[in-house]
Amino acid sequence: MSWRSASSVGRRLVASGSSLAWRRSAAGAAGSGMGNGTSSSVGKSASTPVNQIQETISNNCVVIFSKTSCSYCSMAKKIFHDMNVNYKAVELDMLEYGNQFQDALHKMTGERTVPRIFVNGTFIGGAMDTHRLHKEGKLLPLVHQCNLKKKQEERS
Ligand SMILES: N[C@@H](CCC(=O)N[C@@H](CS)C(=O)NCC(=O)O)C(=O)O
Ligand code: FES
Repeated sequence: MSWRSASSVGRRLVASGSSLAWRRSAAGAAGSGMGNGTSSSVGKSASTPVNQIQETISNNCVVIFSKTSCSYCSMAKKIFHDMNVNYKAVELDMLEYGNQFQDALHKMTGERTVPRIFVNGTFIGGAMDTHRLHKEGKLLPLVHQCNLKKKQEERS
């Protein structure tokens, strides 16, 4: 595969206005060099993993459930990075309850693998699916649709 390593990937961060019980970790972000560093769950949220995932995907146009060590995840991030699209990366290997989140993702998407990628609140697949959508020219329209929706919401 021609995709490069994560070092150049996803330096732009999405807004951190999420109400998740996940703390942003500066060390995580710097260490991984991959988009948002999300670290341990503080475990204070009464919300279930499924609910927290749902909240995250409705608050962010692009969410990549990822692991810092995973090259497939880096590939997926690079697609969005190269399109100049902000994404939120949730690094499951940095979360105390990452396994539970992976179980929840399994329930929601039918697979437990990473990456699990959501655009505009909808599951679009893993790295290969995302790559395919991009090649077919279908990925950016999905993102634009979401950005437009967000802008309209802000105005109302
Ligand atoms: N075809 C899938 C491959 C996904 C996959 O095999 N992911 C591996 C890591 S590369 C995985 O999640 N393994 C189990 C785990 O890490 O929990 C895609 O394009 O995303
Ligand atoms: S590429 Fe090996 S863990 Fe994803």
